[in-house]
Amino acid sequence: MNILLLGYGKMGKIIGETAASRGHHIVAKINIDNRHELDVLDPSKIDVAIEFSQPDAAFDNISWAISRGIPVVAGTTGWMDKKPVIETLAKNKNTAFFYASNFSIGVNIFFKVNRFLGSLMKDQDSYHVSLEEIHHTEKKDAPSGTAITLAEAIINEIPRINNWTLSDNTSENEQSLPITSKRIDPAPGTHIVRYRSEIDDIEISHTAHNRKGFAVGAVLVAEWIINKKGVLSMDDFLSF
Ligand SMILES: NC(=O)C1=CN([C@@H]2O[C@H](COP(=O)(O)OP(=O)(O)OC[C@H]3O[C@@H](n4cnc5c(N)ncnc54)[C@H](O)[C@@H]3O)[C@@H](O)[C@H]2O)C=CC1
Ligand SMILES: O=C(O)C1=N[C@H](C(=O)O)C[C@H](O)C1
Repeated sequence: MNILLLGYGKMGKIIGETAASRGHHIVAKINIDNRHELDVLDPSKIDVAIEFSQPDAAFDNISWAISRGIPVVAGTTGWMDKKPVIETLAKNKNTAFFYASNFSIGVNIFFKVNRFLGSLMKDQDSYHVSLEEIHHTEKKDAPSGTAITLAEAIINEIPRINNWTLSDNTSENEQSLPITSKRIDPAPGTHIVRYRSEIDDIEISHTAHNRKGFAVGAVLVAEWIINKKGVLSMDDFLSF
């Protein structure tokens, strides 16, 4: 498979290594300083683009590929306000667009556990729910995309919670789910969901020890997406 890497930082590098170890060819490694190399690429020779750059670059990178009919696997977080435009473009161009806030299998299992726990806590009004995420200091966005996915599932399951807020104050508003973002090196990604009451606490957490899980997930999705069309997500890819 011929893969274009849009963004060649921490994630782009490990995705490139993972893809090469699975026999794929990297057509180009695009970063902020060599973006002009896109001008000389032949889109017909690219099977899939994998986009892990930064929030203010993701939209342009993904648009570039989708408008040329190249399927895109997107992992950059922090640009979700523009995602509907990309989804429409992918449908109009009859190509595939796949976004996940987190490609690791472990986190996707954690997402299911979070949803199930939320369903159990639906009527347990004495518990106050909060989220904490910890990442390295180079991270540009807060809260993390993974924390937002966790929060959206909790909001969906628990009627007394209406929205989430980025806040250190875990008890300010019963209707709002507070998300605390901590930046501590070298944390690759830790997420904690807490339910607290006067009587007891319930906590679930996921800790990434390195970035391999994200990279393997992204490459497996890139292999799977070939010949697929439309807007796809981890729910389409995973069998659990
Ligand atoms: N969905 C997931 O599973 C995961 C998502 N991420 C997300 O992926 C993104 C990248 O993460 P890292 O690699 O750790 O960041 P990084 O800061 O190490 O690398 C980002 C790279 O993007 C490049 N870049 C900036 N502007 C660009 C442009 N216009 N075109 C092309 N490249 C450009 C930079 O030169 C840099 O090398 C972040 O948004 C992060 O939150 C990170 C890990 C897992
Ligand atoms: O920036 C990161 O590093 C990560 N970003 C993703 C997110 O925002 O959830 C996924 C993972 O937690 C690592």
